[in-house]
Amino acid sequence: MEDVRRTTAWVVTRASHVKVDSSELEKVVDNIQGSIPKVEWNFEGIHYFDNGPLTVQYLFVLDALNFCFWPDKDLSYDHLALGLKAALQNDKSALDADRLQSYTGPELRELLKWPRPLPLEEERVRLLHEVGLELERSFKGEAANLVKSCGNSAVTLVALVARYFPGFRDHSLYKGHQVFLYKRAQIFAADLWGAFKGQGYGRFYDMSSITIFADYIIPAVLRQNGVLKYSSALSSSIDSNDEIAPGSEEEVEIRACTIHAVEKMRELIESKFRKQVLSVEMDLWLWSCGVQNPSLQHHRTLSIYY
Ligand SMILES: Nc1nc2c(c(CN[C@H]3C=C[C@H](O)[C@@H]3O)cn2[C@@H]2O[C@H](COP(=O)(O)O)[C@@H](O)[C@H]2O)c(=O)[nH]1
Repeated sequence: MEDVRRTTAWVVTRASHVKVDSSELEKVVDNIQGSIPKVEWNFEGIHYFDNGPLTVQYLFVLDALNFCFWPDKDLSYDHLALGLKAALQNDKSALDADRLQSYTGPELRELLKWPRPLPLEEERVRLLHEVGLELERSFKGEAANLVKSCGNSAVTLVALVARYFPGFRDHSLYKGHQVFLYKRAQIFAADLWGAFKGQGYGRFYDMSSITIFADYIIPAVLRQNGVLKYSSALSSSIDSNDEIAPGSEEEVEIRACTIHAVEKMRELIESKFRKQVLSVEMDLWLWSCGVQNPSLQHHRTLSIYY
């Protein structure tokens, strides 16, 4: 994930709408004395788990659709995780590669028991088809085979996912440069690691290479605790729920500064408190704080990436 670190750091040096406040960042690290509060993966108890390949299929489909819930104020990630879980419990073949290729929008809604069109529903259906088709063509229909082929490297897994599945190629152009963020591909590796507790399909020797997942919750948490500072124009846009265009300088700066700020926090914890932390652990902590605070104002971008 060197590309993610390098290119987001480059954005930070040129950013004009978002700044990382180093002294606030240091305060946050001091407040917790360098110890990240431990949050259990699946603390909400919403994910399917059977310790086998079907769990891998579930997590891959979940992360293929893990984006853009906010346009429907009643919808959240939990509905997706729970809906896919119930669908699998009801019918073990619901997420088979051939089935994934044939879902329509109304069928997906029915599967998730969601009473109205999902945000970006056509894209969700297209991505499901893409996942089903490519799993069938290259991995004998099973996401578990994709994971087996990464040689216990999370970095290789992210690279494979991005290579085979175009919908996971989360990147942007910023001032003419390509910036890599890879939120859903990285979260897939993290979800395997969390669900299988670092064993079996979740055993990776390089989890420390994964960065935080730049979604719309983590930036809101970092803004609230003062680590991210937004320009007054951007602040008022976000506070008045204006949409921020995907690929705009503002949007790329928000996501890149989020990744960079957490990398800096991690480095500070290591240098000041001599503790090793994973970005994934930082992510779980910050994300759980964010979703438990529904009054947090987050940026709104229509995107398939997060
Ligand atoms: N950075 C980061 N972003 C995450 C997740 C997760 C869920 N991960 C599961 C894995 C283990 C835990 O136990 C979680 O259950 C979802 N998201 C993002 O949040 C947003 C949804 O927000 P709301 O509309 O309020 O539901 C949306 O962009 C979604 O993509 C995460 O872990 N990290």
